[in-house]
Amino acid sequence: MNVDPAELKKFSELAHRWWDPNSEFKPLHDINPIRLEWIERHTRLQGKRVLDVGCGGGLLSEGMATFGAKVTGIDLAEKTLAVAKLHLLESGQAVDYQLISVEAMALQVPASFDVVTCLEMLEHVPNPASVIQACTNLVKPGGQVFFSTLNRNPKAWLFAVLGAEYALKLLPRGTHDYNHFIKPAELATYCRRAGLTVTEVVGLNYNPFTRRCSLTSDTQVNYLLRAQRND
Ligand SMILES: C[S@@+](CC[C@H](N)C(=O)[O-])C[C@H]1O[C@@H](n2cnc3c(N)ncnc32)[C@H](O)[C@@H]1O
Repeated sequence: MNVDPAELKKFSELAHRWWDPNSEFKPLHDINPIRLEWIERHTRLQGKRVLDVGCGGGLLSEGMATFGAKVTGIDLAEKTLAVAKLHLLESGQAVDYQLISVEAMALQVPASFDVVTCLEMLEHVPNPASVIQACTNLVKPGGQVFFSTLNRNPKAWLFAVLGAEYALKLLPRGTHDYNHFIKPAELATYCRRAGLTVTEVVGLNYNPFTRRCSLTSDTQVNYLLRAQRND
């Protein structure tokens, strides 16, 4: 299976802290509104069938549900999914959470979603191209797929590894493996090979001191990519 057990263990051990906005998941809480708005702007989520791949504790899944989407969230970290399900009791939102790999789901229910999101997940799997292919197979022809990940260059290493994990201690050490970071051109190539047309690549600027973030043309550290499945 396309999974790194050490990665799942890492996320499972921290699962109980997922919804604490001042925990190791603070950066995800801080960037969630802007990425959610970006997805909403390009899809109009109301009534759409959406799959959130590597959904974790459900920050994005629940956010999309508040916009009226019918969301399915999948992840392979069991404890994380348990936290996601538990949080629904508190929020009153409805999300269908499932413990299944994206590749297995693509075999079961191909071409069934209007929108597929896969944010901050590709850099945690051994074979990102396989995830991208499965996401493509799961979205309907003409539907949109959204990815986000970390670029691979010295600046990204400085900010995402040295800065975030060692200097600021925003994230636990070992959260990110630099070798798994993906250059935008590589991600675009994976997308094209899978049968997607890339429609936008945009940078995400995050200031951990002010906790502010914005979309930017600078894709050197965090970036988002939007693509449409070819008919
Ligand atoms: C950094 S978190 C991102 C969570 C969520 N997508 C977000 O952006 O708020 C990465 C997530 O990917 C999940 N993950 C890692 N490898 C996976 C795999 N092979 N299949 C499904 N999920 C995986 C982890 O369990 C974790 O929940």
